[in-house]
Amino acid sequence: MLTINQAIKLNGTCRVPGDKSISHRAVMLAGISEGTTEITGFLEGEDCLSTLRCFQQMGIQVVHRGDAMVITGRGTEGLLESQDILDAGNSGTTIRLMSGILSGQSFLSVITGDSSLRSRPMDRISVPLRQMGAVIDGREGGRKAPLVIRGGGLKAIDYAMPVASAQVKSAVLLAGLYAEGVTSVTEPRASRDHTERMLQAFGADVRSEGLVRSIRPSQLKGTRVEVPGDISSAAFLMVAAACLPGSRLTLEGVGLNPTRAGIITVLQQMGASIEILNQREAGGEPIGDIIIAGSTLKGIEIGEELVPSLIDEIPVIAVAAACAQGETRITGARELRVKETDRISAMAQELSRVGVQVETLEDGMVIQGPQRIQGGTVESHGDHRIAMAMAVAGLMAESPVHIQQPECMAVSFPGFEQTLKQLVVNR
Ligand SMILES: O=C(O)C1=C[C@@H](OP(=O)(O)O)[C@@H](O)[C@H](O)C1
Ligand SMILES: C=C(OP(=O)(O)O)C(=O)O
Repeated sequence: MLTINQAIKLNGTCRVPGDKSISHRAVMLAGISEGTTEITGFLEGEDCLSTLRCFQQMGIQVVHRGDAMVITGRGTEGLLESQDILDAGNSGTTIRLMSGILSGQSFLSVITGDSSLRSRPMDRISVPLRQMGAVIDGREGGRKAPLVIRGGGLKAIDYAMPVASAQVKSAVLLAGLYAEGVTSVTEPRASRDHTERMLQAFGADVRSEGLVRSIRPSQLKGTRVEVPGDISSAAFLMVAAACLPGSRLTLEGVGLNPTRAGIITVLQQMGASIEILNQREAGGEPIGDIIIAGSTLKGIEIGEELVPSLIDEIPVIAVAAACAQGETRITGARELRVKETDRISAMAQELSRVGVQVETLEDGMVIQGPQRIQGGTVESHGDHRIAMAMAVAGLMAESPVHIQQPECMAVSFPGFEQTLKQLVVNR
């Protein structure tokens, strides 16, 4: 159980852990490239460690040299058949992106995960990967993990994605590395583009035009990857600082990729004061320092155009909405229902336990603010984003908020509790 007490404000400077999406991709591309890749800033969170273990099971060598993790790749064709089931743990990114790579391998793979992951939809990747020629089976005819994949002999497809999902786009592009011809994917809206940027850095022939991404079979060459701070982790601290007048927080070296940075736009529209300093590029990704000060926020509308750029931040945005003056309406976010938990109903349920009323919509939620946040005991549902969003609610609550099953925070933000302790000024 984690207890969070009311805070007066957040003050100080810190670095959030490495970006989860980029850390996964760095291990995967390093594993299938020629030569060595040096990764700095790798997120040692549970999800990325699942990816690392899966690749080690397929013969990838990993050593630590100073601050860096050095991976010796086996080339696109060199992975070894795993002797046992691959375990993606709690990580959708691991199972979906790896399925793309495994579809290119002529050996058999079985990949599964924890009970949350086994309940999430996998047909979104098994459908296009089968069209490319992979043989995929699994529970409910391949709609749920465990998945059984026998890959090899792929051919290119042009795939129009039914949902804006970077995981689906990435799975198809990674399989495209192994497919005869030019594989292309078209998204309904732009999702995060870390895969495209990193494939390019590893030397792949990948192109973007509007919402279409295409790739040809390519050999990858190991490189250096500097992983920026994760803006999705920064978001918890940003919301806490934005809601507590008198706060002043500096977050150094955070990834600012426009396909991920919707939280900055939203907090600015809500009236938060945000400054970005030291903007630069690291490993093909824009990064910078975020300085955020507390103020009185106001409610806003968040629609489907912005949602892909802040999908994982919506639980904590709901907390900001409860503190803001007026109505916040979030729509076009049906995808929240198929994350680690159904994040629309989980947030409504847990916020109601601390006295905050949320109207749920099929594809979002409506929150009238400001509402008093009372203390109480809440459940994480085993979902890291719910646990940390409720911790932020605790900072604004009149009496302590106790969070049950807080260990899941280590999925994306190891050290979250210590980071809060370092920044929070209590009464
Ligand atoms: O590609 C990625 O690294 C991710 C994509 C998003 O999922 P979807 O692709 O399902 O939208 C996001 O929610 C997840 O946390 C990470
Ligand atoms: C949805 C998330 O991750 P994944 O899909 O990789 O489990 C997340 O980190 O919020």
